[in-house]
Amino acid sequence: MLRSCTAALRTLQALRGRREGVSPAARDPVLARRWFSTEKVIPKDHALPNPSWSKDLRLLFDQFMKKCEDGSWERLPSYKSKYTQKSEDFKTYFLDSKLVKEQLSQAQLFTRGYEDGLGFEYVIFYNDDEKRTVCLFQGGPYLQGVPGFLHGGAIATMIDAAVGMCAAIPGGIVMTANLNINFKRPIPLCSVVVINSQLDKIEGRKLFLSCNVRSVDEKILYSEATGLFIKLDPEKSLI
Ligand SMILES: CCCCCCCCCC(=O)SCCNC(=O)CCNC(=O)[C@H](O)C(C)(C)COP(=O)(O)OP(=O)(O)OC[C@H]1O[C@@H](n2cnc3c(N)ncnc32)[C@H](O)[C@@H]1OP(=O)(O)O
Repeated sequence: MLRSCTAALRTLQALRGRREGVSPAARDPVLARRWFSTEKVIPKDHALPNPSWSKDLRLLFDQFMKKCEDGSWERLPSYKSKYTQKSEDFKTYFLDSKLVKEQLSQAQLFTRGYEDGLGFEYVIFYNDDEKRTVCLFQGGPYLQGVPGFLHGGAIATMIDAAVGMCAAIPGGIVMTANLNINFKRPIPLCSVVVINSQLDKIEGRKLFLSCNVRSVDEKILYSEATGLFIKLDPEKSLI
């Protein structure tokens, strides 16, 4: 509490300095160190348990972490915003540099935009031999559609992200060209579901994938989907 108050006060002072025409960093040595430091800030990996995770989600997470021990499965880390080589390549090839500077500094991953437990809580595991992913997903109260159940758009978002990762690992920089979802049963809010994605075939730049969303005990099939992802062509601009 004290730390967050101190941080808020520091930001306020820095902003006041900006209004008075003095650089905030010049007025605040702590800010200056943070802004100009060459030290790497370690971004938070959100694909790890936090107190909002239910018992079901933790149990499944532990089971998959066990499967990772022999190297057949891999947990994929997940960040709100992170400059990876892939995102650098994306900007270099496909975006106008002015747009990058002005608009992307605030950008963050849509599925990581909520406080812990309120939105998308998930972790994705990847099996390279089988070219498939398993996403463990707990949809929080801010994702409500029909009362008590997840919004279809939230389900589609999570399917897109899970299937997208299954395509992006072998495919590189890909975008969703087509996503076809059958919603078969409503998903209760705050429950845990398992999203299984499979790479079925690659034809040139096209990656074809399929997906199903099931309950933890596998008895309920909530949704089925197919997706077409296209590996982007560096010769073509997106805008
Ligand atoms: C960091 C990793 C993160 C991974 C997670 C990401 C998850 C989230 C992913 C997304 O949500 S992406 C956002 C939603 N998608 C978009 O906004 C994409 C909008 N569409 C486009 O920008 C272009 O249509 C696209 C880049 C997908 C393809 O344009 P291209 O000019 O590169 O491809 P082109 O039109 O030449 O088509 C290439 C092939 O794909 C086929 N194709 C393209 N779109 C298709 C389509 N919609 N349906 C069927 N086939 C399609 C096309 O016929 C052709 O087939 P052939 O090679 O056999 O001739």
